[in-house]
Amino acid sequence: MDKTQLKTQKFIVKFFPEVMIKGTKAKRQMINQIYNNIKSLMDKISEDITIKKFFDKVEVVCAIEVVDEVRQKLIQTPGVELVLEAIQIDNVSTLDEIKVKVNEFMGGEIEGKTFVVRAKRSGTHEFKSTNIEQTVGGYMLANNDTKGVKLKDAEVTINLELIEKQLNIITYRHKGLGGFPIGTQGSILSLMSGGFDSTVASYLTMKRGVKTHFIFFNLGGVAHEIGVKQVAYYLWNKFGSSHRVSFISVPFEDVVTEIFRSTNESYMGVTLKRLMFMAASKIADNMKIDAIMTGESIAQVSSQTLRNLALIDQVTKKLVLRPLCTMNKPEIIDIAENIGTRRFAETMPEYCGVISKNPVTHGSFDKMEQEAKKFDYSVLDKAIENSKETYVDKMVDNINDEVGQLEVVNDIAGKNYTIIDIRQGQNCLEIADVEILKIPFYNLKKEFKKLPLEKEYLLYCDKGILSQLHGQYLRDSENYTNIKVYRPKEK
Ligand SMILES: Nc1ncnc2c1ncn2[C@@H]1O[C@H](COP(=O)(O)OP(=O)(O)OP(=O)(O)O)[C@@H](O)[C@H]1O
Repeated sequence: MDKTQLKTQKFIVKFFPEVMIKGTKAKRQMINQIYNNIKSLMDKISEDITIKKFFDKVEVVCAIEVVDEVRQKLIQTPGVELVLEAIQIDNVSTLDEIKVKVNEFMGGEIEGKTFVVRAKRSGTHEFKSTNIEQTVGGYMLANNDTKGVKLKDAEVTINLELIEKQLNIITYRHKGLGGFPIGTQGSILSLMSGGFDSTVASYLTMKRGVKTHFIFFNLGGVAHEIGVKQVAYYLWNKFGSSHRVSFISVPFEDVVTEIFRSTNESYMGVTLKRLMFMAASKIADNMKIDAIMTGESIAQVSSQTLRNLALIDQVTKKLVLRPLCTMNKPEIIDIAENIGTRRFAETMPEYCGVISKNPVTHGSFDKMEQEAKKFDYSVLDKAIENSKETYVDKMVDNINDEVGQLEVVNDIAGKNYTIIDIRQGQNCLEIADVEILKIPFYNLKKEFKKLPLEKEYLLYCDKGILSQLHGQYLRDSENYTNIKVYRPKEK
């Protein structure tokens, strides 16, 4: 048998080193949490996936059909350092059995190549790890047409783990996300404007094990809200979907109007942030959350000087985290690129600019106090009262209530639709006799304009959620009426 004939795949999940150096109690709690998180994520993929917990790893075994999805989820789970793919062989006790089994599965991999065997062993055996390496190496060399054994820089490394009588042949190693499991570090409320900074900041707290809820202040524009919801959903789905989190939307148009009425122009930007902080703190209180977070970074814009950040922090007793405070923009953009949020950020509509004309860079505490007195806080109270909380996993249903859902088409037989596959970086969907265009979501706004208006378009993505959001965005910002969502019935 070779490995292409296997019907199941085993993954060995190793924990982040900082988890492993904790005291016994904290370590046990974290490992339980990683296990629970993985279980909840795997259950969503298939109920037939088995998960076993050990003191230093979790093992996951899944059917080959879902292997790509499982691998991807494990790599993106906070707290996971390494994901190994392994072939498990039970009841091997002699070197002869090991060498034959390893050769059976891995012989094909070393044809025409240099190779080396590396082994680790735990349990009671009559031989050492080096005996495994030498015996297996010698046997494979004699039985395959290779370029020989090379101890350093071999083209193929065959990694073996023998645990008592269980042999694992490690076929792939993937670097995990690291960090701590979500659920071990409490919750935070992330002020989310959808640009590079707040999305990267949110990713960093998720990765550090903090349950990250989102709050968005709508300064005017359905398109901005939909854009922020898209990226919040993307982040949650990718890195945090083991836990349910909220998205809170606060209507801030009237607050902005009141700022224009009451506040000196140079203090408008700082005032807006202070009002966002006041609202976020109050909402965090209701949610029993101790900390709020922004994507601010020292000196990036005028409201982000140390003095102005200090003026902003005056209005809250909450712990304020600014994970990006000392990062440079290129570093932030690199992270956004790696986690896939760059394209969202680049297409996010900007609204904040409207109130940052001639901003003060070193505001005065006294002057700020005077300015703050002129504001009518009943407007802020009203905005908080009218805020809407939605679970991120239920968000699409809720956007639908507010702005009207695009029709979802399950069956295209006999219809003349053009499908647009909006997924990024995947092969284009293929259906016989149907016109299918590949336009990644970040190019959609630009490219959709160029398409013939008389046709009917169906947007397609993995779960029907991003296509619903993007379709609504096009409809509401550009007034298109010829867009629906394609969601084929699951087989
Ligand atoms: N409309 C908003 N809703 C929620 N939070 C906001 C909003 N506008 C700004 N913030 C928060 O304030 C921070 C600083 O905002 P600012 O507009 O000064 O910078 P930015 O570079 O546009 O931020 P980003 O890249 O995150 O969009 C943001 O990172 C975000 O945390």
